Amino acid sequence: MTTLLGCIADDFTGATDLAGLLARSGVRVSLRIGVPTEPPEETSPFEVIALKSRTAPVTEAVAETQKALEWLQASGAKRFFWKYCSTFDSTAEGNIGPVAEALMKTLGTGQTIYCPAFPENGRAIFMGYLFVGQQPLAESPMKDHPLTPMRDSNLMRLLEPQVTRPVGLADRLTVARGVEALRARLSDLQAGGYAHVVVDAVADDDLHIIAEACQDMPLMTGGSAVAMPLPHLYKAQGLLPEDAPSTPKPDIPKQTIILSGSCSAMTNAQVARYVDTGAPTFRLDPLEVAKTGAQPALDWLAGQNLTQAPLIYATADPASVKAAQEALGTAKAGVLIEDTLAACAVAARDMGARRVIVAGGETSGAVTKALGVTQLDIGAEIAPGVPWTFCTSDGHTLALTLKSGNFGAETFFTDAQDRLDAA
Ligand SMILES: Nc1ncnc2c1ncn2[C@@H]1O[C@H](COP(=O)(O)OP(=O)(O)OP(=O)(O)O)[C@@H](O)[C@H]1O
Ligand SMILES: O=C(O)[C@@H](O)C(=O)CO
Repeated sequence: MTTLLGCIADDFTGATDLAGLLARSGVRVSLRIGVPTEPPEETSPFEVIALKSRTAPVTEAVAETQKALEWLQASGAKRFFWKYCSTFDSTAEGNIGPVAEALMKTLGTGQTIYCPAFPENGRAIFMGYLFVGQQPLAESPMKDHPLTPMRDSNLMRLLEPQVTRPVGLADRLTVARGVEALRARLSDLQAGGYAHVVVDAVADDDLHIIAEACQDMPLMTGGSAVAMPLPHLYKAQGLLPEDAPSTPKPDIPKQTIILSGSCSAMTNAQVARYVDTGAPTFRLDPLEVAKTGAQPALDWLAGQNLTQAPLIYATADPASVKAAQEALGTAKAGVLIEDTLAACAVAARDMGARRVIVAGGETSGAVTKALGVTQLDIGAEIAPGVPWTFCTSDGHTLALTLKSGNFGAETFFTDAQDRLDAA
């Protein structure tokens, strides 16, 4: 069917996060890995294109996003959503602002909103300040992010150097007064020349108000949560049939592989918890991998029973990561691990793994690429923002989940397995 909302995400785990929240409504959501090379044929009402543009040079990120926009326009979409991280991961150069401005220009629209709030995962915005749990963004672990350290919590100040036109705020007091009050505020700001408007939200009710007030904007931007009410709003407008079919769930054999390259605090806790279950696990040390390559991990994997869901992980505490980065260089350490986990994914699939659980955005990019995955259908949600997806790899149907570093409960790796069986 014609696409109603065309979404572009700046990383892979962010794309599955958005697709998962949209799919909560029961509508069919398709996720494409990169801009499809073929023109759209069979499309879903909600299409998400996953890019790997969060930390790419600005011109590259803008060019890729424009290509994605063209594909989504060709699939019939007239409204668009630009998805970035709920912790507003970006630098003074971009890419959140420059991409938004380029999309606005192409779409001929004079205003968009910025709302990375995701209350279920502890991201809230008040008076333009972003909080992660109870901490302001710049006091949260995001202050030490290796690529996009977030050293200011004020979203207007973060956005201003990234854009050419004025940045305004629609604060929580306005949002709490409802849809009409928010529309009036946006309209006043537009009359004053404010093209970019940060919108406060601390709870899901705020997101409903924001989505309703902004549903007809050609472009909305934000984290995944502000897009979540859109399918219901489109149904209410009669744009989407009440019974729009959701993705059928294929039967997937139990053979499982778990690959973790995320080093976030949450993934460290999740790996530790999984090691404690007694499941088979193999730790990758980048310094060893630099000497031996992927072979020891592949040899270990070859001896595993995949029904026991073995885990291969490079997840390590900040001091070990720093030591590896100092010895090898940050990029080289990252690529060595990503390549090794990607090789393990392919080997596991060839051994019969049909359930693949991946932790980390960059890691997910490397694994999906190696598996040759180009399209994902969205299934049941394991944790807020982390759905199971279904895809084809080398002629096999796989269940694949891509977990953002910070998402999921400590029991995520067992939760994921249980959820697929329960769905
Ligand atoms: N022990 C390690 N030492 C150095 N680098 C590592 C180590 N383990 C993993 N890495 C690299 O760290 C990076 C982790 O990034 P990734 O995006 O996968 O996780 P994340 O940042 O936690 O996830 P997200 O982007 O979803 O928040 C990858 O490039 C990975 O290869
Ligand atoms: O919004 C988030 O926090 C995630 O979807 C994400 O973008 C992780 O990289």
